[in-house]
Amino acid sequence: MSLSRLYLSSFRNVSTADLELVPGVNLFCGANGSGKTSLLEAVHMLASGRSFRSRESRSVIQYGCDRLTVFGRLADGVTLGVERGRDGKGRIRINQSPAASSSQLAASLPLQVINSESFAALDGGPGVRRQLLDWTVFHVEHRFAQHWKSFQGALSQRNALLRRGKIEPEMLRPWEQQIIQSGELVDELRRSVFERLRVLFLDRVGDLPEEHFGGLDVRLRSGWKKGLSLAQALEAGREGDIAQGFTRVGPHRADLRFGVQGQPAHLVLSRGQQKMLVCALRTAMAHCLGEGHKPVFLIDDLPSELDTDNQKLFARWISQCADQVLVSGIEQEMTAQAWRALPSPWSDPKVFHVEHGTVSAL
Ligand SMILES: Nc1ncnc2c1ncn2[C@@H]1O[C@H](COP(=O)(O)OP(=O)(O)OP(=O)(O)O)[C@@H](O)[C@H]1O
Repeated sequence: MSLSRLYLSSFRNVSTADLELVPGVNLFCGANGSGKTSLLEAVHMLASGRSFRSRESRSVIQYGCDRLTVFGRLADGVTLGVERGRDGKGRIRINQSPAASSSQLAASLPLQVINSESFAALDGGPGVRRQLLDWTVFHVEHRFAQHWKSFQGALSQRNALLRRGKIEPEMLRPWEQQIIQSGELVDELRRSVFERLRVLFLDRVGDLPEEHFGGLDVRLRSGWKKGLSLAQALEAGREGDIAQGFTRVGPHRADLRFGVQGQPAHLVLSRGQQKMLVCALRTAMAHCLGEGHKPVFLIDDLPSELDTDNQKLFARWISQCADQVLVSGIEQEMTAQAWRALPSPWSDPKVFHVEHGTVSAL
């Protein structure tokens, strides 16, 4: 999967840009505040309907403008379009027809992002890691979205009843049936994808120095006590749930745990080592999608935190699991050097210079 054209207007400091992108590496270079990250952010909006920096699309719309537009054409000819207005209204189009939901964008343009927020995969809450796993499951197992939606629907009904307090357990039962049925399926799909993801992830970790990463492992926690079925866990927790007013067990509490020598990875690894671990995870996730569905990578400021060898290793991992990467960096040569030793087309980046929101291909 790759983007051949990216058009944006009124997107932060970029008034308009119309770019021909290449498979392989697209480098966006320029000074602080020139608009490099905004270009990556626009691609993210194209693939998800939202920004990776702000929940509020109003802050992304250029000052003094009413709406932003992002349009993209994929290499296979599919077109995607997103519009967001200051009035909160928006439009999503795929092949010029209105799309029902932003998940259709995600299915058309799978995306992986590496930026300063990426450390949250290790030091953030479980929700961040669940999202990463679910991104993979969503793209690999097409039944997942439907089971997850059904689970979430039943969960929010059960929680609404629990919040009311003073309820009879009988009132919860119909929603519990649905929670159990779809929740077990969600867990099953997550487990099967996780097994493959773990192998691919540890494969990459094997490229990292044994002395620091030798004892590393990742485990999936289902969100309820090991050895119990979801039905048994719900039963055991019902009284406590009624007292607390929410459902405390289930796949909505699942987590991935990264450990090194029995310690949480983020408490023992350096910043650069943590970043490489996240890169290993994200390239392993990309690998799970397989040929024909490879994601596009967005890397905001590749050189930050990584030494030259690690930048090269990450570039190699990407070349093995993606068709295209959009990379930002302040200095052109520093950002380009990681790709030079790779085979074509990776060795020959297309460079764009970004200055005060104006983008020009060099
Ligand atoms: N809604 C907006 N309208 C106009 N300009 C905006 C808006 N939001 C942010 N900006 C400006 O747009 C620019 C966005 O810069 P961006 O974050 O893309 O820079 P960058 O090139 O990635 O910089 P850095 O190297 O510092 O990360 C900044 O100069 C910012 O002040």
